[in-house]
Amino acid sequence: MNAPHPIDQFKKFKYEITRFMMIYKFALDQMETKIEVLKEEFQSLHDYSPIEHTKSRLKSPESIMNKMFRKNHELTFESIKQNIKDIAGVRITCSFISDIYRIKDMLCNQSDLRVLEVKDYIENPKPNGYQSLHLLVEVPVYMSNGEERACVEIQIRTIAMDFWASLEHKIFYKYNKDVPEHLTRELKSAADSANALDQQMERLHREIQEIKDADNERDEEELRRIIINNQQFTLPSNLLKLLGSGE
Ligand SMILES: Nc1nc2c(ncn2[C@@H]2O[C@H](COP(=O)(O)OP(=O)(O)OP(=O)(O)O)[C@@H](O)[C@H]2O)c(=O)[nH]1
Ligand SMILES: Nc1ncnc2c1ncn2[C@@H]1O[C@H](COP(=O)(O)OP(=O)(O)OP(=O)(O)O)[C@@H](O)[C@H]1O
Repeated sequence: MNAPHPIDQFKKFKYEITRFMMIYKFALDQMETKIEVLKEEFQSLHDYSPIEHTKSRLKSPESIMNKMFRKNHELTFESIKQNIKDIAGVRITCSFISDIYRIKDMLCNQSDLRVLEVKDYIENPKPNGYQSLHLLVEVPVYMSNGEERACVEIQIRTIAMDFWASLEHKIFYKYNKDVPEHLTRELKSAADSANALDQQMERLHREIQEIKDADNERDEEELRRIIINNQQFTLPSNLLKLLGSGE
């Protein structure tokens, strides 16, 4: 039998790589929609969103190949799928550490997502000071010829953690991964300061939340008190809720 013509071989490869990358793109689109739904729901119902902003990226084929060579893996689609888990990635930035865990729980409870791994670099920071919560989740993608599953890497961090990580990333690449000792020390100290700021903001956030809750409770008490014929009555709180909902 004749070997396939080089042009046919090229066409086949082009089709395969396009389909391979599309699956990750659709998985990423779905994750973005899920995150947007959570964000909008919070914003309209609670007048507050635990999500400050998100950034997503599809790893370029060049970056995938570099990583495969760096890690000495065989260059096949199956091997890429098994070994590179961050082809589709989303980064969620929050104001407070407690928001990170809230978002993690909300995502992990979605039944169509399969959580493959949780790496908690907040509880256990990396030796250089890196902090973030990483989730690897598998998302179902329905293509014309059946279901595929693609992995998405979700990095959840505070603004301070993100600020630190982006500077560290720049320094790491500027020095071609061989960062001078004094900069490594300074970066670790900056990570400690970022963490101290996060802890302080968390305490303030909790205090403000407690004041808000107490105010709401007081307002509700006021609303429940009614006066009929010079006599004061207190409505049960479930009745007040029912009246408030207009049911
Ligand atoms: N700036 C910065 N980013 C980091 C650091 N460690 C991890 N990350 C980010 O998190 C991603 C995944 O890191 P890990 O969860 O530790 O996974 P890993 O398997 O050890 O790393 P990879 O093989 O690079 O994917 C990286 O690709 C970076 O985007 C760090 O020390 N500094
Ligand atoms: N999960 C993610 N979500 C959003 N952006 C990401 C995510 N992971 C990496 N990035 C960003 O994408 C850009 C390009 O990343 P690229 O895929 O080339 O390499 P990398 O993921 O940083 O490193 P590696 O190749 O070692 O995995 C970088 O700015 C990086 O910070």
